[in-house]
Amino acid sequence: MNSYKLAICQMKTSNNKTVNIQHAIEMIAEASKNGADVVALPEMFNCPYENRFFKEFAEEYPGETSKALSKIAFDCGVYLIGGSIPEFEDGKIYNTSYVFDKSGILIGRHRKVHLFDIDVKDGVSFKESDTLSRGNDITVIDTEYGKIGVAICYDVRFPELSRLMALKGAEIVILPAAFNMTTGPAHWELSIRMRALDNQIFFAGVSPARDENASYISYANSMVSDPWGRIIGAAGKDENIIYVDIDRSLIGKIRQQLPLLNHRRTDLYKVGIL
Ligand SMILES: O=C(O)CCC(=O)C(=O)O
Repeated sequence: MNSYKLAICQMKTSNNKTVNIQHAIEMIAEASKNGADVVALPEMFNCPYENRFFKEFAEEYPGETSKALSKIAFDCGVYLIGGSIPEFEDGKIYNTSYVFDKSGILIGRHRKVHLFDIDVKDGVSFKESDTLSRGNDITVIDTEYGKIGVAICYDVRFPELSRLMALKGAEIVILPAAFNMTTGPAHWELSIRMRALDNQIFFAGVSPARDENASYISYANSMVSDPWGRIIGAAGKDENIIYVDIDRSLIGKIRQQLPLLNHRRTDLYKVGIL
């Protein structure tokens, strides 16, 4: 398939896990009705983004949330990048994204590899490592629409990770995320467009809708960049679904004209394991 329709669900989250799951299911069903082939949810879509909730909302695989995601992927016949949820395993909690194919089979699982431990003067402070453990895998998943890389939020800030996904063949990176009102306006769009541009891939950031009453306010502004660094879909701050047509042939065309990956000086420097 040379092109496909990607739906980005910029959903509102609440303090009620069951309500959040049901709401995600409704948005996925709506996206599918509108022709989406691949649907993506935001980071921690079943849980408020706060350390004290991660433990309470965490679940093992398979659990309430992952079962519901698998079923709706099957019912709608879509690939589903299931945002992320707090996942419990062997006494640890991870920030985990499950990916299901059109039959509802789990085909990938990304555990956030860079934990968000920051303290910005007069701005945002957060320490995920108070509750979460980090994953150790680079996640690139085979689909009928080509390889899809998955990373989570703060992972976008580490260019080596996106580069490694691109070198492993990812044509798009989907990033469930929840930037905030300090770093969002400063760095969100810039990061998405740069990771797209420096790897000449599509890059999609998927955020929760903004809730001014939440203790951690999401910047929202889900958006998708094409491999030229152009924004081809943007959601603003409120709850909505945006749709973008991903024309995979654009990657080859741009890389032919501007062969950045071929021009790397791998005799001078190397990135990671490739
Ligand atoms: O990198 C940032 O500024 C935001 C990261 C974040 O909110 C997260 O990793 O959950």
